[in-house]
Amino acid sequence: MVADAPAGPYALETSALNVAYHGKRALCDVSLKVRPNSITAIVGPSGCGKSSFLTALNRLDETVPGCTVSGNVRLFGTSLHDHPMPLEDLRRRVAMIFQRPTPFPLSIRRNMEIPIFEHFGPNRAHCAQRMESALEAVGLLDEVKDRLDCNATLLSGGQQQRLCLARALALEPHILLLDEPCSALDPLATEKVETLLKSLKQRLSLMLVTHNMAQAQRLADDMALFWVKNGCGYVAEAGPATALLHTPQSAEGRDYFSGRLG
Ligand SMILES: Nc1ncnc2c1ncn2[C@@H]1O[C@H](COP(=O)(O)OP(=O)(O)OP(=O)(O)O)[C@@H](O)[C@H]1O
Repeated sequence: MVADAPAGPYALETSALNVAYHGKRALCDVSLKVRPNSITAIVGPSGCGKSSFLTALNRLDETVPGCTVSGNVRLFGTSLHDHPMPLEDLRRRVAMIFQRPTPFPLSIRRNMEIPIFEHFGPNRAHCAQRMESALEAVGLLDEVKDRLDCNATLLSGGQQQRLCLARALALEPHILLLDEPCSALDPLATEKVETLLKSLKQRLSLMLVTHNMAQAQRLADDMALFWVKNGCGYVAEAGPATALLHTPQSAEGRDYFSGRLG
């Protein structure tokens, strides 16, 4: 856990979270708890609201036309409803990584410098140190140290995704939201990212949306199975990953994990 993460029983907790698009509910009453220093896999069939859930957690929904969110989110015990924090502060603490890598079409160095300067001020020595340690953490430093001024879009897909992870990590997030982060990567790049995600548990909590059950099994400590009924997504079952995978208690879990539905 990072130094300025306040102590609390859960890294993140949602209560009765609802998401609607143009007044039509897409996600209903999601109450979930995420343990510190854990990986929680969010799984479920297409359209059950997994991405909508993640975007509600760092208020990315505010950029989506017609999207409304209600309910509460607690970050290390502090209610974001009762104690709203500036958006940029929230996004630093609750960072998000997408399916397709999203480097800025600028140099590798600028990709790292822009957010670091923005959050910590324009101190070049501090920035260089922070950039180096984040690139090192994602195993990219040796691969890019001689071409920091090359355009980031020239990196391979896997390297771009690790650069995006380094860019987020440089700001010391407490929670990392990952929306199918490996689905655009080949198996070798996927293995590198998975190894990295496992190692990141020492410093933060991760929430990973994945359709890949083998990946969920490899990475997840906890799991939440989302489902959809009458157009509204909900949590069918949540708990330790091994319990859900091997002895699901819900009808949805039995159908999904046996491969019969979803
Ligand atoms: N911007 C939007 N406008 C209107 N409806 C939306 C929007 N985004 C998502 N939805 C609807 O909300 C529901 C949940 O979508 P969401 O993308 O969160 O599901 P998902 O579980 O992440 O799906 P997938 O696994 O296919 O990515 C779907 O019915 C979807 O059509």
